[in-house]
Amino acid sequence: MNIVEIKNLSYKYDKANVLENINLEIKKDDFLAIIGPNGGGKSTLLKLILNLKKPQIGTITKNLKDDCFGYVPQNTNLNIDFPITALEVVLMGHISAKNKFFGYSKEDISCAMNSLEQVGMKKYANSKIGNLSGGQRQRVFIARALCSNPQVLLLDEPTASIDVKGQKEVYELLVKLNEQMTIVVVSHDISVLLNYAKSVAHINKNLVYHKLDNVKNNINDNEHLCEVELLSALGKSSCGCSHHG
Ligand SMILES: Nc1ncnc2c1ncn2[C@@H]1O[C@H](COP(=O)(O)OP(=O)(O)OP(=O)(O)O)[C@@H](O)[C@H]1O
Repeated sequence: MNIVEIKNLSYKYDKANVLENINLEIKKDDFLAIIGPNGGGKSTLLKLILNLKKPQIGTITKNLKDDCFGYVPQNTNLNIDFPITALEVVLMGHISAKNKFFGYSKEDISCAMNSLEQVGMKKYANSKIGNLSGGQRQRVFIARALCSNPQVLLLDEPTASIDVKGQKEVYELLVKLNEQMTIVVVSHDISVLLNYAKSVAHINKNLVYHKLDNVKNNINDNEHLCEVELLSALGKSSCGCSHHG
């Protein structure tokens, strides 16, 4: 089943298209990595999928309601010096309409604790968010997105500025969550993604989609690939992006 079907989508902020004639089907249970150079249009595509922006040309058809999509944004805009606990951060994603003006219900709290448990952070529920490592903090933000029981989880650069160990933990968590939900992740960590994603969409104004099974078979586990090498392994020789070494 296709969860999202994007047809002939183009989008511009000013004069030039940042996305041009995009076609993409996101299948249920996929773990899709969206990669590409800075300014290539990755975040814009995510926002279009999430209805935060409207397509100007083309269509996006979703076969699930909007509240089935969970979102972990790139910049959480949370001041980590603010004395708020992990549990409180998760609860911020979980204000039930009924109790909006009267704090959180017991159900909200127990649901938030379940989300923290899902990401392996239950024992840190009462820790101040500023005292957690980058990877732990990101797992708390993922827990916040899990509060609404999403069937699809979209994450924008979830491992930016996290150390290697923390990145691995976040990706391993996403693989676990992928047993229950579809994962769409925007990332620059190409070689890391190869170990976790099932498919990849490379965006640089245009989009090229690849399933990763064939590629993985041709690459050693320890081989480090930059973007150009990966795209070459995927069978796409010219990509117009720079080699970062
Ligand atoms: N609100 C906006 N107004 C005008 N231009 C914008 C706006 N948001 C993004 N852009 C431009 O659109 C292009 C695509 O931006 P987008 O953030 O989607 O790229 P990206 O691939 O996510 O980049 P990065 O990897 O740096 O996060 C960029 O040239 C960016 O400067």
